[in-house]
Amino acid sequence: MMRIAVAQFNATVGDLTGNVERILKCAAQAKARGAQVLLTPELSLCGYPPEDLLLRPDFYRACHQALDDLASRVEGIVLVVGYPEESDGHCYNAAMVIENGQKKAVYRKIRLPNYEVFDEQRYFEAGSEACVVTIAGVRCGINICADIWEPGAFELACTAGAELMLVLNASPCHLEKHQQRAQVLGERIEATGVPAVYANLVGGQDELVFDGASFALDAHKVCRMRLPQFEEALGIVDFTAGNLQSADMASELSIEAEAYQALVLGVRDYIGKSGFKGAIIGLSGGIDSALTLCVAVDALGADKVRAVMMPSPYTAQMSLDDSRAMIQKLGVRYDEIAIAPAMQTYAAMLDPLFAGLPADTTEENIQARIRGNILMALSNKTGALVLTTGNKSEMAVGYCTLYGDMAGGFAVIKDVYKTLVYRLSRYRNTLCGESGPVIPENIIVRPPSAELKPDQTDQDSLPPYEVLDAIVRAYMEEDRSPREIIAAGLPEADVRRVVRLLRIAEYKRRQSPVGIRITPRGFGKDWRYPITNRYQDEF
Ligand SMILES: Nc1ncnc2c1ncn2[C@@H]1O[C@H](COP(=O)(O)OP(=O)(O)OC[C@H]2O[C@@H]([n+]3cccc(C(=O)O)c3)[C@H](O)[C@@H]2O)[C@@H](O)[C@H]1O
Ligand SMILES: Nc1ncnc2c1ncn2[C@@H]1O[C@H](COP(=O)(O)OP(=O)(O)OP(=O)(O)O)[C@@H](O)[C@H]1O
Ligand SMILES: NC(=O)CC[C@H](N)C(=O)O
Repeated sequence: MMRIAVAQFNATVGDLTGNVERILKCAAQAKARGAQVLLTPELSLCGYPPEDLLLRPDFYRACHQALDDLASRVEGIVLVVGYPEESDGHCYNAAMVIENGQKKAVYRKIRLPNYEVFDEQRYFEAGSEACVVTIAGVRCGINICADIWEPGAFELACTAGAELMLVLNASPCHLEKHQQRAQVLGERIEATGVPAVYANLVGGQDELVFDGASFALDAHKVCRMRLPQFEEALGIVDFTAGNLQSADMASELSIEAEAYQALVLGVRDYIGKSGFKGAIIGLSGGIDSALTLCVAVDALGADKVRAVMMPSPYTAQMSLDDSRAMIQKLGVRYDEIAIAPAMQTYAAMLDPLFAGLPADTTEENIQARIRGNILMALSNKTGALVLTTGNKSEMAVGYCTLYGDMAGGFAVIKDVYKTLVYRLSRYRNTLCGESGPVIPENIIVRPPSAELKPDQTDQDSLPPYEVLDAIVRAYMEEDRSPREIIAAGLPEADVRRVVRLLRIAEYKRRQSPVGIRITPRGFGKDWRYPITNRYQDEF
């Protein structure tokens, strides 16, 4: 029998010393539980993705030093560790097998992903050889992440004699991605009859959230181990006579729980790993800032979060009441700062220049910019980061103000459609138990409004959110043309309007803060449209 420990841990990009200590801690725990081998995630030594750090020769030197340090300190267990390898000017995404302080074998990733959020061909050359290494009498093949997503590398190792595959991964989550991972790994197992253990990274890194959910599939594709999502864990799986066994079987999350926990971990790690003292949120009495506030409190604790309500003459009393009710439940610091004096001052200053011109979105945007200014001043003074509250539906159609409500450091729900914002708000309220819902029902049921002019609602200028979200998803995530979207049954006038707005808002999105990706395509690294663009869509 061979006992394998799976280290699903939260590496920080560039924190080589910290990551070495984290791996050594996992190795000590694994040894204590009788494991002969510890499998870590892809590039676990340096964190993933290191992006253009990988263009620096000194980064490779530091990684190699950290690897030597790790190798000299780990004992009594075989370690499989992911690291960036430089050899005679050639760079690889590699995994090293270390036994008794010695480098026993190296595997170089064969399939380098260059799609979605991945740019590995910018940095690495592809390996070409299988790596099969005998550990505790078992012939183990090594693969790294994208290797398993197509036929080739997995089968190569099996042909070279592997009877068990160890797979190192840095697979960021989008909703239900773990099912896709099990599907593709299942295809490799179907073709070879060789079982596999899959170790995934956990933690937030800029726009990406790695969800862990490491797992093992036996030779019949039956899941024998599943670790939880969004938390560190050390899994133990035994390999005996071709079979896998484990007591670690985490239950699966609902879509709402998965999305919510991804947001919480994304915020916690962005703020924590970047060293901010806390978070500041403009609380409007609307659902977007209400949900963002809940996420921030769950990520950081109420003592690290403050909410600021900045009423204008257009703010409904209900917005103030709902904001106050909410913060009483959450226990965060709360301040109210009326912005009417600043609005009047701006109006007086601009009056000579605007004389004779009608009021329009200019005045509305000034309100949003006054609020953005106040929040940024609080950030400067306190060292806390401003979290912005725009959702994916709004980011798609540019329904947000540059340097106004877009001012801030991290966009928590940037990849959450408005329809999902509602579901997540209801979901968060179900977690409240006897104390009753945190987000007042009124916030959930009232029609969304920017409250930038009298009696304004979002639906005055946009189609219903169900329709808007369906159009955006089809155009933006699925690359459907407007003609195809209309043929699928969505109203032509809405499709024309939404696609036009989506196209002209590119400049705005390019200036928006980075934010958490939870769908197969977010407005981040995997959306790179030209801003200056005369392409005519197919209608
Ligand atoms: N191609 C381009 N490249 C670079 N910059 C470009 C540009 N096109 C315009 N611009 C600049 O951008 C400006 C227009 O953008 P911006 O100033 O943001 O203003 P704009 O998009 O005109 O107005 C903001 C919109 O967002 C809505 N809003 C605001 C706040 C909150 C909410 C909400 O419910 O959450 C909704 C509001 O009702 C309005 O429809 C132009 O005046 C110009 O300076
Ligand atoms: N009165 C206000 N006090 C504090 N912040 C505000 C206020 N009004 C707007 N904001 C900030 O600007 C963001 C955009 O608000 P707005 O009401 O225009 O649109 P929204 O997308 O409907 O958001 P929400 O659902 O949170 O109201 C809010 O989420 C909030 O962070
Ligand atoms: N790091 C990788 O190679 C990731 C590739 C793969 N498609 C995934 O998302 O899991």
